[in-house]
Amino acid sequence: MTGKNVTLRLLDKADREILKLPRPVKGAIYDFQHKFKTNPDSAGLRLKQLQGHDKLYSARVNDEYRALLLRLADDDWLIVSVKHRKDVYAHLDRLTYSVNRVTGGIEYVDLQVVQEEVLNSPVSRAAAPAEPAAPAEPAAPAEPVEPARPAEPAAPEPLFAKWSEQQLTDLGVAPSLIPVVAALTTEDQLLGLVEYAPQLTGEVLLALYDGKAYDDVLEQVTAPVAAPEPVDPEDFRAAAERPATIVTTTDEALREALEGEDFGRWKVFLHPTQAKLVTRDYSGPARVGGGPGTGKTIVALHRVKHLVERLPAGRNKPVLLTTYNKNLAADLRSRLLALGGETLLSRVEISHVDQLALRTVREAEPGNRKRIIDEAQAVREWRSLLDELGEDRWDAEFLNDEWTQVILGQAVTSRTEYFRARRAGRGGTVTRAERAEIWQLVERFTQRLDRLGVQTWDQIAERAAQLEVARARRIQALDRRREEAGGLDNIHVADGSGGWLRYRYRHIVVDEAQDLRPAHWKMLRAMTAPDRNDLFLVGDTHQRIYKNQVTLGSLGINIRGRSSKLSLSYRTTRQILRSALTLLGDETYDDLDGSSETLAGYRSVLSGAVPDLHRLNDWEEEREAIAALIESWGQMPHEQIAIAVPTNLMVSEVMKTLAQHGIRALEIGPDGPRGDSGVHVGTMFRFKGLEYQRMIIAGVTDGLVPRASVRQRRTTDPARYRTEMQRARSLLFVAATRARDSLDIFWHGEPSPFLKELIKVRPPVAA
Ligand SMILES: Nc1ncnc2c1ncn2[C@@H]1O[C@H](COP(=O)(O)OP(=O)(O)OP(=O)(O)O)[C@@H](O)[C@H]1O
Repeated sequence: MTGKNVTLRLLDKADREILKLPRPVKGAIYDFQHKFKTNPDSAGLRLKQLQGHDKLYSARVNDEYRALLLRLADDDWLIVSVKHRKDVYAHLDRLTYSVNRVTGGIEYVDLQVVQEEVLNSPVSRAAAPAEPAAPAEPAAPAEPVEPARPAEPAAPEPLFAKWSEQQLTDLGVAPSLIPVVAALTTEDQLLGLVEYAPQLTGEVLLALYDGKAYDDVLEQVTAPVAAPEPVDPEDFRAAAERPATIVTTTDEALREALEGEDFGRWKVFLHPTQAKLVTRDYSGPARVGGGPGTGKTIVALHRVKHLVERLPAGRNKPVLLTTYNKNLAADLRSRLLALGGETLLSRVEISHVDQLALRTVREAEPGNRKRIIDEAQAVREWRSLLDELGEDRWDAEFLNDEWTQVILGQAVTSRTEYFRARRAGRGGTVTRAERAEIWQLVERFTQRLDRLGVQTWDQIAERAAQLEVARARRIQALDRRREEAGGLDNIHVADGSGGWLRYRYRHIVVDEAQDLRPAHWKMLRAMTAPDRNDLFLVGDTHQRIYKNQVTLGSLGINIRGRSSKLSLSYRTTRQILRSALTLLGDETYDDLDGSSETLAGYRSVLSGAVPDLHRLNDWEEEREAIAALIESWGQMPHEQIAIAVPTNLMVSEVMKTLAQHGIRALEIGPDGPRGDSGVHVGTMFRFKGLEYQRMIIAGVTDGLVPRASVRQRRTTDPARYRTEMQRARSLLFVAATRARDSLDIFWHGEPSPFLKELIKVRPPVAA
């Protein structure tokens, strides 16, 4: 019998349980869900209500396994667990499900499993926090225990005794777990519980355990996932639709979830805060911030999918997905393919911003075949010019920055405009007479580039922005004429008004937004009509490693009121995250729009070892120690290991040492890793957007991180010193937050000043 319109969803966490089952059982589950959707009442499925539960049912997967399902409505079912037959009926009274009153999401808890796996777990560590010396110290939740008589050690103090049942419930802890929470006395037990508990319960407990104040947890962890409307705890159907019920429904997703090992959970199970951002209808440009690994790229990809699903049918590509460089664009393409296949890709243009700019310029100026030079080459040209002129009052890098950031950055086209131009963020005052001199030098410089037949990426971006802005103006003028003429038909296309002219894209999604140049923003703004859901930007200013600080509002991109933040890291452990945060020091960071932004609430529910610090005597010893460390890791796939160093020369030297030890290595070039297998080695700049199981950062020595030239500016150019120090910190922060499971930091001689706080709490392991 077919034709029934049955919805079958899978609750997250049930999928984790399923992943652990033997392969044939997974196959059986796939067949089961297919049969179930065709007809839940077919005899073979033996669907029956469980005793004592009005919504919980069991159905037969195979001889041994049973699926437990919640009936949300007549033909709407949710798989909450797949268990061995004998484990289902023995403890019926221990299966609990409810609608969380805070989030409005459905939560399922098997108290029997929790009891066995959590409270009876071996207690290997005492109730004390794992890292007694760490900076964001896990607050001992309870008052210090009275010293007990030596013969009779005091019973371990419960971890959460400090908070009342009501307080925990208000934070969103699942009520059925409150007695279990009250009994937790060790970190191992807590981590065990987090594994089985509903998402919010786990996040709340870890945040409290890590020493966060109650009100901060309420504001940073609970409030972002609280249901906006009053929750009816009996309405499971409504609950299933809320983002707090993390489920999948589609056949394809279910199949992938069952296929196992390589299954990307990110494709299917979004965190409620992520899901909200993906599906929201924005009245204009929107921005998503958040620390490393919080899934900003994942949100950008899902957003693209969401936007494409709402497009009218067609063959064109009205959605642009763009990012900082070629390597990252290639990565976005492969992840988008994984998320939505060729059908999705066929509606999306994926290009990095410089490529877009170059295409725009070449389209308008087909004869322009100038060679493109990078920033380092441009600075060298400045130096040659200054040498030739015998000019020693100006510094080549300063002039290049002034040219790119003030003159090109603000599209300054005349000396008079330059006299009036704002130099925000540039530091130091430049007098009118000095501006006159700079202007003259800039003119000579651009003539020199013209003569050499070269152009810089900054020039291309600026030219592209001008062209696109002019194009947008023509479109707007045309729109006005259409309106005045009472419709398109009344316009004569042949009159040169360009009746064909359209905005290039309907929606633009930008990843790594913190590093785009002002000209890029002007170009992107002009490529899409100011409309609902026009621009969606994700990025983290703590990870800005280039000079391009912008105020989006001044570039015509108004994100006010449409800015949000993700704060749960899916990549790295709590231990690595905490250490990485110390690298940022007390710097302040912007929100891309002239105000400041912090990483408050940034957290992880993953746990692992604390990072190791290694102090060596010289660079050669450092390289040998790295090789030895990698050898000690045995047979793990080497592509999961990366080494980040400060300079290109150090990349080659590390590769050489690894080769001497018979360890294959490959360099990460501007277009990504060059080759297939081996340990990835690159300068810190190359690691933007990537992630590795084991991350090594080497050469974190004073004079290298930051470079000595930066520190020299302390007195000569304090404003520039500050911005360069901040970028150098961010670079180290980016490198450290690429790590999933382990982080090892090496240096020789004096450590980088950025390591100061970290060394205080974590003394180096080798000398
Ligand atoms: N909902 C999710 N479920 C499972 N995994 C997720 C989820 N969201 C993100 N991840 C995983 O977390 C990791 C980091 O995600 P992503 O690269 O999107 O973070 P990001 O915020 O863009 O990081 P960065 O700022 O460092 O570039 C990836 O491995 C991704 O697959």
